[in-house]
Amino acid sequence: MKKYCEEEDVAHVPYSPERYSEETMLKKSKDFYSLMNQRRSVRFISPEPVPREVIDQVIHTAGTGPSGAHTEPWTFVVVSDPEVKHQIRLTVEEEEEMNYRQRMGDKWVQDLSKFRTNWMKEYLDVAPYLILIFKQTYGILPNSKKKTHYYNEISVSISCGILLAALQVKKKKITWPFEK
Ligand SMILES: NC(=O)C1=CN([C@@H]2O[C@H](COP(=O)(O)OP(=O)(O)OC[C@H]3O[C@@H](n4cnc5c(N)ncnc54)[C@H](OP(=O)(O)O)[C@@H]3O)[C@@H](O)[C@H]2O)C=CC1
Ligand SMILES: N[C@@H](Cc1ccc(O)c(Cl)c1)C(=O)O
Repeated sequence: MKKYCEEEDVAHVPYSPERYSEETMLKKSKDFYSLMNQRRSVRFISPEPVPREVIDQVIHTAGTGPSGAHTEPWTFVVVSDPEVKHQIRLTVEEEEEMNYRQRMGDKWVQDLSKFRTNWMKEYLDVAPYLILIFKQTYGILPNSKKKTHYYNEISVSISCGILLAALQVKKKKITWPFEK
């Protein structure tokens, strides 16, 4: 019986990570902390254009994340069309209004009151790009059978964290929060 192995003809590439002195490690870790400590969750987004290549590159970086059995169970979709962005905003706002009014409950809404968040997401029209992230709960093998994506939720979450880190290269805020 034929077994399906997507990478059976891939050549072995020896792993040879770069090594640093203790001094360099300390400097690099401080510099990285300093970069990451500048991250903020904001809801005012600049309409200033961002090169599409930068968006593609940060998504490549997100795709370096570890995943269950290296299944890479994520799909990143970049949206720039104003009409599509607006349709996404309307859909998200409809869901979020239901979240705030019915699903979240009084305590959660009360806990969020100091952040002054609500279901209105005008920044989804303003941001030059929206990055939609989809979790693939399973894949499809060439024989049409289902391929198990182990730990798909945590794999995608880790990838989102790496995406947020990669977005720190920007001059201005690109976009966070993600909308659920
Ligand atoms: N849409 C959604 O479903 C969700 C949205 N969110 C959004 O994400 C927000 C939380 O994200 P988070 O990134 O933790 O929040 P913040 O952007 O507030 O915090 C990020 C970092 O910035 C620091 N910081 C924040 N404000 C200041 C300030 N005035 N001076 C100095 N440092 C500051 C914090 O420091 P320190 O750690 O010292 O406080 C933290 O390290 C929520 O409020 C919500 O808006 C989160 C989850 C889900
Ligand atoms: N998703 C909603 C509600 C929300 C907002 C902020 C939060 O930190 C949390 Cl935990 C939830 C929204 O984005 O408005």
